[in-house]
Amino acid sequence: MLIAIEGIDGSGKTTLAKELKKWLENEKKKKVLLTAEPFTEEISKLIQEEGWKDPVTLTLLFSADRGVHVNWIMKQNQYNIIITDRYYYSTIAYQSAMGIDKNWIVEVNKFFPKPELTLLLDIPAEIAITRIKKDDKFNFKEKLSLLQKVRENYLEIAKNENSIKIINSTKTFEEVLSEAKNYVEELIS
Ligand SMILES: Nc1ncnc2c1ncn2[C@@H]1O[C@H](COP(=O)(O)OP(=O)(O)OP(=O)(O)O)[C@@H](O)[C@H]1O
Ligand SMILES: Cc1cn([C@H]2C[C@H](O)[C@@H](COP(=O)(O)O)O2)c(=O)[nH]c1=O
Repeated sequence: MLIAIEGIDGSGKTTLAKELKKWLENEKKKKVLLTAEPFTEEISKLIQEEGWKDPVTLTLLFSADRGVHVNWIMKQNQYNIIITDRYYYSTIAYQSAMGIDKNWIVEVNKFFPKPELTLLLDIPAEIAITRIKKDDKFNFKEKLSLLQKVRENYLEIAKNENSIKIINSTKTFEEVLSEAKNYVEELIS
C-alpha cells in the first residue's frame, strides 16, 4: 500500500510522515517503509547543477528520479505500507507552476503506480515560508510567488482526485496528525 504526503515546502510533510510511521508501527503493528523524493543522490546533484536552468530538464530529472525510486520500492517486499514524502503530484504542482504543460507532466509520469492515499498538507505560502529551513536544498528564486502557484495547483489537482485528502496544515501538529490518522485508518481497516 502506497501513501504519498504532498504539500508546498514547509507544510509539515516530513514531520507528519515520521509520526505516521511511528503510529502505524507501534499501534497498528504494520511494517512501514518511509521514503522520500527526490530519491537518488546522482539525480539530485544534476537537479542542483542543471535542472534549475531549464524547467523541461527539471521535469525530466524529477521524473527519472521517480523511475529509479519506484523500481527500488517494488523490491521492498517486506513492508505492508510505504509512505513517500513527495511523489508525482509534486512534479505536476511545481513544474506546471514553472510553466510546463500539466498534461505533458501527467503523460511522462503515467507509468508510475498511483498511491492508494495522498495526504495534501494545505497551507498559505506566507505561513509555510516562515517554517522553511534556512538551508533549503534547491533555493528557488522568487520562492513566495512560486509557492503560491504551487499551492493553487495542488488544490486544483485534488478537486479531480478522490484519493487526495486535503488537511489544513495551519492547525496544530496534533490536529494535523489526528486527521491524517483518520484517513489512514479508513484505508487500512
Ligand atoms: N502543524 C504544524 N504547526 C506548526 N509547525 C509545524 C507543523 N507541522 C510542522 N511544523 C514545523 O514546521 C517546520 C517544517 O516542517 P517539515 O520539515 O515537516 O516540512 P516539510 O513540508 O517537510 O518541508 P520541506 O518541504 O521544506 O522539506 C518544522 O520545524 C516542523 O517542526
Ligand atoms: C519531487 C519534487 C520536488 N520538487 C521540489 C520541491 C522542493 O522545493 C524540493 C525538494 O525538497 P523538499 O525537502 O522535499 O522540500 O524540490 C519539485 O519541484 N518537483 C518534484 O517533482
